[in-house]
Amino acid sequence: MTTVLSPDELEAKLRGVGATRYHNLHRFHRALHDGKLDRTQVQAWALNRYYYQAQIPAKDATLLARLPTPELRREWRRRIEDHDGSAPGEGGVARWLKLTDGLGLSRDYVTSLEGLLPTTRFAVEAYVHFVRDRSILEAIASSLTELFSPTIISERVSGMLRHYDFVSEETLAYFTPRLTQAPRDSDFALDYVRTHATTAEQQAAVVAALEFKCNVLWSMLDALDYSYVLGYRGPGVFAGPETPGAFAS
Ligand SMILES: O=C(O)c1cc(C(=O)O)c2c(n1)C(=O)C(=O)c1cc(C(=O)O)[nH]c1-2
Repeated sequence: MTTVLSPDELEAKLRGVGATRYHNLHRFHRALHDGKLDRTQVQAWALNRYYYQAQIPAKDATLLARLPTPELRREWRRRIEDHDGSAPGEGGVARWLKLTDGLGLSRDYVTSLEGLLPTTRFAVEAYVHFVRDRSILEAIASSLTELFSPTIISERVSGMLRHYDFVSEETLAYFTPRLTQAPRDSDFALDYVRTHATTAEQQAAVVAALEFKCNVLWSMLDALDYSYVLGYRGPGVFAGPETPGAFAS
């Protein structure tokens, strides 16, 4: 017989998923933060991660359309504003492009998605489709990786500034607002999940949703590691200095 967990037990289980599966544990992130990567490898990370950032407001918009109350829609609308801003040049996606600018990549090349790894595209699309197709509870639970992101962001910013002379505080400015936005967003999502996942089936579904999302993030790093650290790069993807059109002149 499956037992129903208390809200605290459910939260502990969700935090356990983060402790064992979040992408801070991936060896590519450890290499990134410890200064073990070269400029091309850091560029490949920022270029591929751009697609994740760019699709986050699209996934939030698919959920927004299904939310039943003004309170929930207001909460989710704010996430879209955080990413898209309210004017050109504002918001998280624009700030991510400052990071790719700072690494010398051409904006046209980054936003064309031409050099993206196929796995990045599949993983990000899987996340958008999951949020579109699953229950509201599972969709909200899948955002709970953000419970664990402030720690990795702090490690990343201090590690990258210490180790890479081609990275500056200004180019990493994307991450500063995330340190307050992510806890605010994940507190709301956690409270929603604690309140609404009341049956054993719902609780199993929210844990599975968080595991799924950890797999999305993990597989993106697997692909970067395979292609740019182990060197098994497939055709057509970003190939460092010899990539036509990849660099700002
Ligand atoms: O830097 C990171 O490691 C990291 C992780 C995550 C995450 O855990 O999904 C997000 C972000 N950053 C982020 O910047 C962001 O805007 C974001 C939105 C979401 C989401 O699922 O809605 N996750 C994340």
